[in-house]
Amino acid sequence: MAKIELRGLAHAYNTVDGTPNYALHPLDLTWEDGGTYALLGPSGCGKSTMLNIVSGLLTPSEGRVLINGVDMTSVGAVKRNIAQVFQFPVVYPSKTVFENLAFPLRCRNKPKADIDRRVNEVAGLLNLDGLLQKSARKLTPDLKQLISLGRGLVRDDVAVILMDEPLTVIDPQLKFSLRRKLRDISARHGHTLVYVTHDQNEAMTLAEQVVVMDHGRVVQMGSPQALFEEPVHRHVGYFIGSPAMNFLEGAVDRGTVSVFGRDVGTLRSAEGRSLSQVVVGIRPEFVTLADGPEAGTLPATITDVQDMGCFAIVSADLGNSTIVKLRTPDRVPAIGAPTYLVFERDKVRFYKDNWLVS
Ligand SMILES: Nc1ncnc2c1ncn2[C@@H]1O[C@H](COP(=O)(O)OP(=O)(O)OP(=O)(O)O)[C@@H](O)[C@H]1O
Repeated sequence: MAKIELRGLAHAYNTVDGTPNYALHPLDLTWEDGGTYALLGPSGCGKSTMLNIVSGLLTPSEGRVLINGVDMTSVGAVKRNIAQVFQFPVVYPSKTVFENLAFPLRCRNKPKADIDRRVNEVAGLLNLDGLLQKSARKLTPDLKQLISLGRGLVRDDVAVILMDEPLTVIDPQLKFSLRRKLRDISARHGHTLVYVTHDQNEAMTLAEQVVVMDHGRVVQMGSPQALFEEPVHRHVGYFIGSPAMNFLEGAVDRGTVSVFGRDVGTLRSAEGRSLSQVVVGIRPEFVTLADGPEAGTLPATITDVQDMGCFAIVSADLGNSTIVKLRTPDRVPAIGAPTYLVFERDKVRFYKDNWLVS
């Protein structure tokens, strides 16, 4: 297994007036040996470009890829000792399921006993054990994709396993259990796993560290908890969490932050600072409803209630159509009713030019 380092890495497929038109802006990242990482971001943000550079399918226009400290930037895909699983199934239709799974091991002349052991192990993990002698041609697309996954997992001597949205064609029920299995398998075998997805749930349940990307830039790499509690950029607050983080205009006077003239929090650093305009960020989970106009509450009007069964997502208008969303397990007043909002003070975050100030 391997540690992957991306140093000054960038890629432009073309130039505009002689300037690189970056699909991936210059970045530095380290993926530790045995870690599970998700690359998360909307379509076109550069996830596949980064993955294909790591696998060697694409040569970066700038920077270096180090695998276990060795510069592999100009080494081709075959020699990088990497397994890659793509979005859609890649199987050999004329071979059986067993032969498909065995293929990466046969190519490396592994002993028959090792091949039998590993194929049976991986087939068991992916519930393919009853199908090993079936022809791959006859299987449904999601079973074919399980074979692709199995081929990615069958070698235990790969440096890293790269997966590019591999569960897209898989049935939602099975998807749920497969995420867990992928995590368990990679943990058990100590694989370094890098997983591309645009689905925050997939990223958060599968990876120890999530790399959040936007417009070709890495905006934050962190644990699911860190991304939830300390989004360093507004994009992370918006992209992680459901509903997304609330962002409101505010002002800072000597370290105290106000929204609509009400004190809602204190800057954790740079005490005493005054900023005429900041953006206040608060997760819906950290907003509650109060009965009356106590200190630190914000008057609002309820504009929408979505009953989710064991909790409700409530929208409340602070005035001028400034909507705050909150999640609450409690009974909610009717739409149109006046209410008061309380922000959990130590969960309030402040942003300037989209980046976290405190
Ligand atoms: N071969 C190419 N030539 C020119 N531009 C490309 C090429 N491949 C990708 N791009 C552009 O580079 C940017 C990043 O694309 P990339 O496929 O890496 O994003 P992504 O996050 O993986 O998107 P998706 O989730 O849709 O696959 C996009 O603007 C895309 O149009």
